[in-house]
Amino acid sequence: MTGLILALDTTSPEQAREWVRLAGTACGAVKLGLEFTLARGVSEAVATAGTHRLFLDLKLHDIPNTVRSAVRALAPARPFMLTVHAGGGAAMIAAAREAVEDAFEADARPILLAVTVLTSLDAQGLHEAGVAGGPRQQVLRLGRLAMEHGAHGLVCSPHEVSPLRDALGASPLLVVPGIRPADSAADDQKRVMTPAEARRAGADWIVVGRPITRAADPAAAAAAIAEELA
Ligand SMILES: O=C(O)c1cc(=O)[nH]c(=O)n1[C@@H]1O[C@H](COP(=O)(O)O)[C@@H](O)[C@H]1O
Repeated sequence: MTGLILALDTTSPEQAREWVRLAGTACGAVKLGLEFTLARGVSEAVATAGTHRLFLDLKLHDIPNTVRSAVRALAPARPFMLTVHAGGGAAMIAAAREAVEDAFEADARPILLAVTVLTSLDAQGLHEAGVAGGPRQQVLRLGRLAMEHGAHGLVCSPHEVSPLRDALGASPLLVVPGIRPADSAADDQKRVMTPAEARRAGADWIVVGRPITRAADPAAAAAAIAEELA
């Protein structure tokens, strides 16, 4: 069963609430990220998610001590999911996990996700950033590192779901953005697949923003994606 996470990429609580009202019933969680929390703060993110589970996507990436403290600071928000960048390294990921274990109540611990290689990067983008080998090789390298050092799951593109399953088995929770329904126009996302393809590959969750929030009818767009996942 693959769930749908709705990405609420806006600075406006009113806009975010409207998207949740229109499309929320099709979604198992909503995601608020840097754009929203820098403009409005974490408390407003919690309020905006309302009764939906909150994926707080802050993609933390800093020295271990700073990330540990940042994760601790999020305890009052009780998010359902949290992100750190796997590229921050073993000690940083372990520090984030320690903070999840020691700062959150046992029944409120978030799922700690490590972002592997952003879905907006292709082989050329990685090469320009000094990474040898393509996205698949890098995702496998970072995915293994993150899972060995305390992540509960990984964020990856749909193209790496099967290779990750082959390498790491069923246990990592795989959360997959870079989702574009078949008739979508090209944009900043590079490593994409349709919702049905991501489901078939073995994604636990897909993350979808603009194909729903920018659709003429967000409710219908969300329902169509949920149907594809069913
Ligand atoms: O961590 C993420 O959620 C994330 C990782 C990644 O590699 N790619 C990616 O697109 N995302 C997020 O997933 C969402 C995708 O939104 P759309 O491209 O509008 O569907 C955005 O909120 C991104 O911040």
